[in-house]
Order: sequence, then C-alpha cells, then structure tokens
Amino acid sequence: MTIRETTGESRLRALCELAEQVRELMDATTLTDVPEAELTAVTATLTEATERLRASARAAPQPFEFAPDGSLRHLGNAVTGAANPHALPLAVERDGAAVRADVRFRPLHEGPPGSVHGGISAMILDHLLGQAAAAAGFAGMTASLTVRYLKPVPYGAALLATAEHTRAEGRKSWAEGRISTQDGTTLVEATGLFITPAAWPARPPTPPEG
Ligand SMILES: CCCCC/C=C\C/C=C\C/C=C\C/C=C\CCCC(=O)SCCNC(=O)CCNC(=O)[C@H](O)C(C)(C)COP(=O)(O)OP(=O)(O)OC[C@H]1O[C@@H](n2cnc3c(N)ncnc32)[C@H](O)[C@@H]1OP(=O)(O)O
Repeated sequence: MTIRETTGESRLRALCELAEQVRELMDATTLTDVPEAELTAVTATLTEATERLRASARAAPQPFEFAPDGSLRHLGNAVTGAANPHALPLAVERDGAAVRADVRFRPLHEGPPGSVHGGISAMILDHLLGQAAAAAGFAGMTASLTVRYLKPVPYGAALLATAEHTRAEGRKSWAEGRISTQDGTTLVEATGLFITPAAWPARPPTPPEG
C-alpha cells in the first residue's frame, strides 16, 4: 500500500456529500412504504444515476492518505470512511491507547427483529479494537476476534463504543472493547489479537484520529 498526499479537497468533499446522500437513500429504501409504481420509477432514476457514476471509475476505494492538516485518514474505509456509503461513518476519538466513538445504529442494520445484526456489532468492535492497538503503536491486522453478545443492541439509540490496548508481545498485540448504553450497561464486549504483518514497515505510520 502506498500513502500519498491528497489533492482535490473540494472534489473529496463533494464525494463525501454524495456518500452521505447514498446513506440517506439506503435508510429511505429500508423503510419506504410507497406504492409499487413509485418503487419502479425510483429504481429507473437510480439506475441512471449509477451509470453516470460509473462513467469514470477507480479500481479501489479512497486510500489511506495524508489530509491537508497532516493527519492520516482513510475516506474509503468501510467503518470510518466518510466517502464510503457503507460506513456509519464512525468518528473515532483517541485518548492515549484508548479510543471511543459515539454510535447510533440505524434500522438498515437490523438482524433479529428490532435489534442490530451481530456481525455489524462485531465489525464496529473489530475496527475500534484495531484502532486502540494502533494508538498504542501496534497497528496490525485482526488475527482473531472474540465477541460476547450480552444484550440485544438497539438501533436508533445513542450508544458508546470504547476500546483499549491491553498488552503486546513482539508483533502481536491484544485489545478489548465494548458497546454500551449511555448509562454504562454493556451490550456487547470483545477481545482481539492484532498482528503487525511481517511485510509491513517496522514502524507503521501514526494511526488516523477518526
Ligand atoms: C505500508 C502499509 C501500511 C498500511 C497501514 C497503514 C496504517 C495503519 C494505521 C492504522 C490502522 C488503524 C486502525 C486499524 C483499524 C482497524 C483494524 C481492522 C483490521 C481488519 O479488518 S484486518 C482484516 C481481517 N484480517 C485479516 O485479513 C488478516 C489475514 N491474515 C494475515 O494477513 C496474516 O495471517 C497475519 C498478518 C495475521 C499474520 O501473518 P504474518 O506472516 O505477519 O505472521 P506469522 O504467520 O509469521 O505469525 C506471527 C505470529 O502470530 C501467530 N499468528 C498468526 N496468525 C494467527 C492467528 N490468526 N491467530 C493466532 N495467532 C496467529 C503465529 O502463530 C506467530 O506466532 P509465534 O511468533 O508465537 O510463532
């Protein structure tokens, strides 16, 4: 992977606005109750919009890159990337080797009726634990993730996700984290092992703040 300096901030902002509109579209699609003819008409409009976007396409999402303020960011990331409609996007704040993020899941994250799919919770925790490891200086790939589902995770509610690095041994490092309610009830907790690949440079770059 190469890390390059960003050009075209204005275009990137426009791309992030497009991604946010697509999130709105996904939410609207999940909950719409309009008649069939309207569904068909909207599908035709979207088919046209999709073709317009495909008129010029890249091979991969927006990469890791340095923002104009010097911070490292990854706008294409599936969890945090503002340019990726799949991302919440999660805004991760760092405090030493601990990280936190406000999370509000949406109806499109539904798994069991009325609550969030367990894989979605695991994805959020995977990312947060990884950022905690990276914040402690041990950026790596997830080698294992153990998730314990304690209570159903609601969508629509303001929740908190936190994680911290716990220990390291050579290229291996461990982190733990949880998703909890604002009053401190833990809903899901996870532990993970992260390994800095042998192929990575000895000192990975400073992790992104968000
Ligand atoms: C220029 C590049 C820079 C790019 C990065 C830039 C910046 C990064 C900055 C910040 C990142 C910030 C945040 C990160 C946020 C989120 C994290 C989400 C991450 C993911 O979403 S990531 C996707 C899922 N993840 C995978 O896709 C991994 C696939 N896999 C592999 O890529 C390899 O498999 C790897 C790398 C895991 C190991 O490969 P390797 O060749 O480096 O290491 P090797 O095999 O030699 O093992 C060394 C020692 O680890 C033990 N070991 C190995 N694997 C183990 C396992 N699974 N469980 C238990 N122990 C294991 C061995 O047993 C040995 O142990 P021992 O030393 O004791 O013998």
